[in-house]
Amino acid sequence: MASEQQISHGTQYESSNPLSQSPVKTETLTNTTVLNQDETKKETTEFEKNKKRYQDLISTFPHAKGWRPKAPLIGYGGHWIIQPLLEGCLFAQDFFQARPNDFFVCTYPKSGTTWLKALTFTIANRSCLDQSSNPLLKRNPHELVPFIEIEFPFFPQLDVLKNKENSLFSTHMPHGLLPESISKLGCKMVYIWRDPKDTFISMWTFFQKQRSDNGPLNSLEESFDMFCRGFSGYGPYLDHVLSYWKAYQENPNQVMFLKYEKMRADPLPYVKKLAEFMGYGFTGEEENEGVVEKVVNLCSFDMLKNLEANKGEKDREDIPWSFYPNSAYFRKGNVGDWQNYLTPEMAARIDGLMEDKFKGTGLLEHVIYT
Ligand SMILES: Nc1ncnc2c1ncn2[C@@H]1O[C@H](COP(=O)(O)OS(=O)(=O)O)[C@@H](OP(=O)(O)O)[C@H]1O
Repeated sequence: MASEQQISHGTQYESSNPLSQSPVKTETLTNTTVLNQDETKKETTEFEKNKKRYQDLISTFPHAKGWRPKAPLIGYGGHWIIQPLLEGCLFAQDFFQARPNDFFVCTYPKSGTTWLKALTFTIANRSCLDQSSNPLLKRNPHELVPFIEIEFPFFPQLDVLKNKENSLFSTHMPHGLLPESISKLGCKMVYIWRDPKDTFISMWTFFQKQRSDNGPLNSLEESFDMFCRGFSGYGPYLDHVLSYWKAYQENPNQVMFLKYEKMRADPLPYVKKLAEFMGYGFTGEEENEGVVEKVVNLCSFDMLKNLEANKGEKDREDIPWSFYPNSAYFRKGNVGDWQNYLTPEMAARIDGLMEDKFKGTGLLEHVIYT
């Protein structure tokens, strides 16, 4: 059942499927519906204790130069992750307890996370599709589908994760680092990947908008070289993609695997398939009434980018202090924007790496949903 707070904000949910009860972040959620003040204090202390434990552990892991001088990349489980997010990953591995009906949006950063969050949330909550109270019209999609690897300064996010009514989550963790309960319980997940050239450009330009105390961002050339050598947040990127591709091949009923460029060219069949996969298939009647098109349009880049909630310097409301304005999550949404930044030699380098890495995996010929 939706909490009173959600109802008081005019949000309606379908009640037949647990995913439809994803929480809507409200001003009051930071006060938490889940914990009273004493409990919150206890949790915060526990949280701080773990933070120290993780920091001690992380100091023993390999460190490499990052994209900013004061943000080294730290090696863990075959991937490179920056300190606050790695602390969040360790925390999630220790404490995140999935339930069988939980659904996960899994991505490498800058490859379609925001779009998939909007789509999964809208599919699961489409009873309020046409209403002005629709949460997607008021909130950044990141506020509606919480990351499980919360960053330690952002304690209020913990409340969102603890909200028993929520079953929609997201993560940037590679498949091999996911909290054990997710695979053990056979939770479903959707993964999207994107041309590494556009992913890189999207990431580098995103970091340019970051409010950071970690020193100046590396040049495009140096960052690109590092990205190609696997040194990027949650990198190597190609290994990240492969981790979910393998999981998909081993268990296609558990993992849905999408490609940004294909969805961008023709989102409709993918959105239909995604809804079916989530257990929210569109009925014939809904299809006749154009509901699929409505979902696609509501979650489209142009629609989301132009919403007041996602414009200008406005910050996300689910975290007390944000590194990015909401508008940073909606840059161009184009396929092939890399051509405005990378030389043909740079493009050939990363294309070659991708072909070598993915050769024989079937990934490059990956299924089209029609
Ligand atoms: N609705 C929708 N449809 C299509 N594309 C979209 C949408 N929303 C965001 N974007 C584009 O996705 C890029 C950001 O990637 P992520 O959402 O994965 O970023 S993040 O990891 O959540 O920070 C980033 O791509 P670039 O424009 O190339 O930088 C966004 O513009």
